[in-house]
Amino acid sequence: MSESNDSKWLTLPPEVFVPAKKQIAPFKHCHIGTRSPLHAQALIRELQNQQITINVNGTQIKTGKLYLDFADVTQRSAAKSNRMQKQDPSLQLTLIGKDFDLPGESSKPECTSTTNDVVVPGLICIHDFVSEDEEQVLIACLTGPNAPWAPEQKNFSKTGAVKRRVQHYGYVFDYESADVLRNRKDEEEKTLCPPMPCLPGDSWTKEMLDLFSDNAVKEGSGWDILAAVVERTRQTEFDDNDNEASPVKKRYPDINQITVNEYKRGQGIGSHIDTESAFSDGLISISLGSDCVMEFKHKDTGVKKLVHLPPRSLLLMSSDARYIWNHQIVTRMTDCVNGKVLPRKTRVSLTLRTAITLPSGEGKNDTTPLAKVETRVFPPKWGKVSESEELEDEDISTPETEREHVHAVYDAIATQWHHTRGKRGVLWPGATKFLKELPKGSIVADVGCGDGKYFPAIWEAGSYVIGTDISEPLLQTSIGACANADTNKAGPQNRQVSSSKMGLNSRPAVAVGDCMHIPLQSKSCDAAICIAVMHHLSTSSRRIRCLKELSRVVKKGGMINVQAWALEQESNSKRKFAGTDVFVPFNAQPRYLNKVNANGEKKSQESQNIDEKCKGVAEMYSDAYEGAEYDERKGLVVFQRYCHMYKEGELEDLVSKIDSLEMVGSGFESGNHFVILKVV
Ligand SMILES: O=C(O)CCC(=O)C(=O)O
Ligand SMILES: [Fe+2]
Repeated sequence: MSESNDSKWLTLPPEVFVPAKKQIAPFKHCHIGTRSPLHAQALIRELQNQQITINVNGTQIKTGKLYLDFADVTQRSAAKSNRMQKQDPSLQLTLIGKDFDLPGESSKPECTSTTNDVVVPGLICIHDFVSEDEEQVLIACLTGPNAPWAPEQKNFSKTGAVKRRVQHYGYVFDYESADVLRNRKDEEEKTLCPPMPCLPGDSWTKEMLDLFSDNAVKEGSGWDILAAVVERTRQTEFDDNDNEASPVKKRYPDINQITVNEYKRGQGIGSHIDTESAFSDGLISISLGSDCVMEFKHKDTGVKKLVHLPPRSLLLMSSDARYIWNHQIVTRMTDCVNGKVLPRKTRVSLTLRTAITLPSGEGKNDTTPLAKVETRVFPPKWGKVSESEELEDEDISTPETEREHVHAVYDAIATQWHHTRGKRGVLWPGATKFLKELPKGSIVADVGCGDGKYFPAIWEAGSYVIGTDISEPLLQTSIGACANADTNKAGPQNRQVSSSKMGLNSRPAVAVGDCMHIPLQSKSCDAAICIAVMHHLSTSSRRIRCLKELSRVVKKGGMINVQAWALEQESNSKRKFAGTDVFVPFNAQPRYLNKVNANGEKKSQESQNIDEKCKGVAEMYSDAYEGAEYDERKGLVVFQRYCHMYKEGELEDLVSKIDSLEMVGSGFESGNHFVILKVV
């Protein structure tokens, strides 16, 4: 350790391992053991681009400038670490230092930002093939709750489970046989696969395509954009850089298969050449959401070339690049492009390929494309489409998406939610107007009342409230906060209730309940409100059921106000939704979070403290909640809330399906669509 770095090591004592046979300088790779991911992150911050001296078995070795990279323990390095950890089994190998150079020399991971400098014949990279707007909407739909993630059993390769999530369209790529499943009609579920998204007709000019895509962006219709991107790719004319003398351009009009890969930060794909008998020449990869570096390695000479793929770019691998160079995305958290360290984000890639018929005997080089199986019926589904639409309409069970991305999230964030919402008394004026116009003495059901932010307004209007919500922790905040907050004149205006209206109301009647089964008797209420609830319901059958339940609990002639988030936001709104079904992040401060262990159970303060020392907050929450991630830079836990954004007229359409409801009014306010209904 050099003198100047001593203090760093004192606070963050890593242990450095160099494979035994390489314990003489110079060495290129070495693993640094750290005790937690947070240590690893801190080490990267402290030591990136620094030179250090390492003590290897008593020998001091000075490194060149480090390029440090935080990586998951891969199977190989785990095995290696087991061998090396014999001296200290508690060590975790989480850091990989790359490109240790000769002492004094700086490390320059080779990477080119354009493929022009890379001599891999047949490789072409087109920047900005997809626009930023298209990218946003595409990602929202491809990673959103309606995307057809391939069932798990299809994601096993010979070497184990494929960690990244994948979707296939057109034909399934089976990782176990490394082949495309050609028999789409096979009754076996394995081959059933969503068709390729496509545009109607076959006379799309570039202008028409751009216009179509612009509209799809405005409508948040990611599936239409996917169809437009497929068509744009099929029409693209690529230079034949393999044959410079030839002015001939190459096109891939028969593309009939897409694989969507979702790489979380740190994930990659092993070195491979796509199965030659499965796909013809011309593999296309479109990158969304993140930069990444793809490594190409010549299968005979072992020569490596690193290619930077910026987000929104298209990469074509044809001829040599397709057949004699392996490609790979190394598992790591950052890439280094021309000396600049680029942290990886979640990357979604679209691999567009032409699946071919099986080479039959003689015709070994047969590259006849399989039939294009295309549809405009989206969102696409895996498996057999239910024969009875009606049956499907009746299914109101809670989908996994809502369980994980609505219910679990609100349970976890209840305290902070109340602090920043109900306590501040931010109410929609339309809803308070609705409440004021009800006859005095009305019993109002507040369905999905959350932290009870409308309770004071209901009392102040001279009515009584019964609140129901599926989140018990949220309901707890509604009870606990009412009595004092509402007599406290220092609080926000919307939370004040005149003493004449208080009475027993200082403790509201609340019940834990699902809006699919409101825990109230039929016709027991004079009116109901259901605010910011329906945008968390992920199927139309559940949305209809919610409206039916509202109409059931309200007496004939009673009024209902329903509000839900709108896809169309005002131009000055800080909210902009990329699609109709999206995840909306909620940044939670760890100090407010209801502490949990990995099974989602609450913990005692004492055991919690011990745990927190051993395990980062990040890990605790990502174990307990699907989809929660720790943002180390901001010190926040980011939850993803599922939301369905309503298009103009959509609420009205749902209401028209229910005979007992009459539309009295509708409109838009503060980013929400609302309807006023009368029970008839
Ligand atoms: O993610 C990428 O860009 C490449 C994916 C790939 O190589 C494959 O799916 O075969
Ligand atoms: Fe590939």
